[in-house]
Amino acid sequence: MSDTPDILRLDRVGVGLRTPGGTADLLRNVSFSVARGEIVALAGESGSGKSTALLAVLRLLAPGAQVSGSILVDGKDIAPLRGRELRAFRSRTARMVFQDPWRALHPMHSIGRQLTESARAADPTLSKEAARTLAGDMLARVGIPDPGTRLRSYPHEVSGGQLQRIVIAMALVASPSLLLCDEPTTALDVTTQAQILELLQELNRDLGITVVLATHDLDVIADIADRLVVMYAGSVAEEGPTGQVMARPEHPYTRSLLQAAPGRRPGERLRAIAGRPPSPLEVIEGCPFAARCEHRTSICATAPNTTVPIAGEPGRRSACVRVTAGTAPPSAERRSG
Ligand SMILES: Nc1ncnc2c1ncn2[C@@H]1O[C@H](COP(=O)(O)OP(=O)(O)OP(=O)(O)O)[C@@H](O)[C@H]1O
Repeated sequence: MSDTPDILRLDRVGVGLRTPGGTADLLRNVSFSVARGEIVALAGESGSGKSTALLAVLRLLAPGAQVSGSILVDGKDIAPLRGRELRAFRSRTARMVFQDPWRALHPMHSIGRQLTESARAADPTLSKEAARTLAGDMLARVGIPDPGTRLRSYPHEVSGGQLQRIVIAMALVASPSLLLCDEPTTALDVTTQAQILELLQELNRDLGITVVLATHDLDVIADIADRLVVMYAGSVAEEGPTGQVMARPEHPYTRSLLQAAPGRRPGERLRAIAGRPPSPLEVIEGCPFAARCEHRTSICATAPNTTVPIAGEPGRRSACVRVTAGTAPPSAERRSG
């Protein structure tokens, strides 16, 4: 993918929020990039910073959030965007699909109106008729039967799975370069979850749309994500091609996460990770996972909290200083440890 320009690049991004208890570090030194046309999954436990990373890309963080580092979308720094430019960026370039489709749609407005408005916000030169035609086409594209009738429906008349398809169509009418999905299937039943993931994969393949997907469920993304970015305590623990990371995790946290995932490794006993992740209010020195890591050594206390390439593993990076310093045994041996 090195010849494909990155559509998204986060470089040492920090997000701090002043709270009554002190400054909460929601993201700490987060760097990763997404190439055009990829499906990249952000995976990690609840509270690891996945949603914050997506919200930071759309500049939708809570008021007062302090963002450091840089976020480039299509090579452009999004920090200076204001007013009309920011609205255009959010309506055209990068669109978000949230967990709960009911909250994404206005209950009192017809589906047709909401899709048409979304299309015209992205392209104000579109006539109402053209926008409605586009809306119908997109409903058909995301697998909604009888789109003409659906355009006249209201959200409460539609099932959760259909509604999430409609929310995806609402993003697609804008022809965005980047689709950010925050746990898009968590609120849905298992069969519908699989269908929505299949749809995202189809849209990626057929329309070339880049998808960044946040999930705490590794089973969800195993089959569809090209690359995996594993997050822990607001930081990136490791990243790489999904199959490789899942088969040969190079960070002890990823290994624990995989061992804790039900059904991922048949026959392997389910092991909860001992301890709790640090709170965003904690000042972290060295590796954020060290306190829970059964392999920690003295170097972990001063490890820089950043991923570096893993020697001999193209496209893979790890923040584990034992891996990157070459003092850890190969991953196959560590897996049995
Ligand atoms: N507005 C806020 N004020 C204070 N803390 C916040 C705020 N938003 C998020 N946090 C904290 O920031 C951390 C990261 O949250 P975030 O929602 O990004 O994680 P996540 O990995 O997406 O988790 P989940 O899957 O539960 O959404 C959590 O500890 C959360 O409690």
